[in-house]
Amino acid sequence: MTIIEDGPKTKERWDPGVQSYAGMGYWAPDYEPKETDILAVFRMAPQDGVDAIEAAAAVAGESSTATWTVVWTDRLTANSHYQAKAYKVEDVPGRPGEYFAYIAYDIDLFEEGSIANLTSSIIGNVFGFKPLKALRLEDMRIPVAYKKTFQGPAHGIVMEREFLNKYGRPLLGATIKPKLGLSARNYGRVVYEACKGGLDFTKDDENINSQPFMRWRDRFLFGMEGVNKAMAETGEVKGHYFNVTAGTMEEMYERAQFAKELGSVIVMIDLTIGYTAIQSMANWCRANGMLLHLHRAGHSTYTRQKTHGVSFRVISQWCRLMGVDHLHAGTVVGKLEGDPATTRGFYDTLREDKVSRNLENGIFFDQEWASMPGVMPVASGGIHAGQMHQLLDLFQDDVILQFGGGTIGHPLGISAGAESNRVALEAMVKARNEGKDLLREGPGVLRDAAKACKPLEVALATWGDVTFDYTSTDAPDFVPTASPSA
Ligand SMILES: O=C(COP(=O)(O)O)[C@H](O)[C@H](O)COP(=O)(O)O
Ligand SMILES: [Mg+2]
Repeated sequence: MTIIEDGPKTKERWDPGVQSYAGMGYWAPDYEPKETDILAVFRMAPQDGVDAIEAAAAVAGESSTATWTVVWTDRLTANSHYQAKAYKVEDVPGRPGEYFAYIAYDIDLFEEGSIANLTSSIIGNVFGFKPLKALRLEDMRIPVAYKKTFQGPAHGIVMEREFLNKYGRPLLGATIKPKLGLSARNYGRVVYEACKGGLDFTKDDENINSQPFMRWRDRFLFGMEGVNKAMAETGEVKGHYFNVTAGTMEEMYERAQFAKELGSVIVMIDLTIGYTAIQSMANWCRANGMLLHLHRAGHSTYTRQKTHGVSFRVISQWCRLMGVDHLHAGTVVGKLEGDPATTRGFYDTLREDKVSRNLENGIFFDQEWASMPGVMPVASGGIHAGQMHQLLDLFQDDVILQFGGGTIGHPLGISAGAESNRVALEAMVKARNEGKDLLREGPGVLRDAAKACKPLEVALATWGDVTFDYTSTDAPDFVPTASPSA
């Protein structure tokens, strides 16, 4: 990989007028990042004729202290301390005209415990900068010193299992379908059937809030009735993620409070509510002993295209800091975008305490989480019982597998759909624990389990051949062998 070393130098730093960003000090190839620096790597596509180093310096400048011309007030500050420093620019392998720019930001540039503040700098203005055709925030290294200013997950993976008293297997859930239009009583029936049939959770869909066909209070009442009946019949802890997403914080707090009063163990929010609202809800959940599920509604508008936007790797880091307990992170095999290597990078970011630089999975930096609890990733979107061996092989135990259509569309009914998923999962966990090769022997394990379980037999006959094989959009641009620049 080419490392580009020289940038344009024009005039003296303090000459008035327009100066190159590199010349203003935002390009610092000799800079050694400090342990406390916040590091970012951006993929840049500069306009034709724009030098890659000047572009990197401009991104560093405009995401920290700079404006388009020299300002004398810089001299009233510890200017070089507050300047972000672009310290390395590399070609993107196999993508002519694209470059990775590495930038270091001093920790003093950021308010403690505020993703709103962090993002207003790092992605505040630069994505509309005219000299760039496109820009993508690929990854960040958030130092422990800054991580420690965040609450982190309201409870996290370990506490969730302790609340539920469920161990040694993925959790199972389902999104209630159809997404919109059910009345509250019918909705509660679906919750009951799915939980009774063997799921641990059901959930509201991202766009179920409080519409005229079903107001939130009615949904919560009938939904919780379904949960309670299923718990009484099965003797297991069950839940329904009540989506408290609303137009104001006051409304969200009111809805969450009501869910708690009804005995729910969990509430849900959508990513669309914004970072500050997510942090507030995470604080509320920790104070009130409630789990917090986050649906990443809207993320693909800016995470999917590799040339422009923010990678979901970075959103995953921010969500862990903000303090959610669950986050949708992709299925690989289901209906929505999910490159295997890229998705593995998301799961590692959410679950692991130490994540090593791994360019093949899109991880550009070593990450240290300093024992901050893990976020339970949620695999959801077009998955079914026939993929159980692949899902367990991909994600192991600490994951929630959510089958919406794959439960509620079962020809023998919702409860049978839930049963087919639970039986498929338990058969697969047993096979894994006995040392079977899931990918090779998994289909046979499912077929054997189906001999004693009619719902699973029907599920496999209905969906067993359904696959979503399309080319990944968001795949890392690194060949499987390690990059020489590592
Ligand atoms: O409603 C569903 C899935 O329904 P079904 O199980 O019927 O396909 C969720 O909104 C998607 O999982 C979101 O995608 P992601 O999890 O990738 O954010
Ligand atoms: Mg949905």
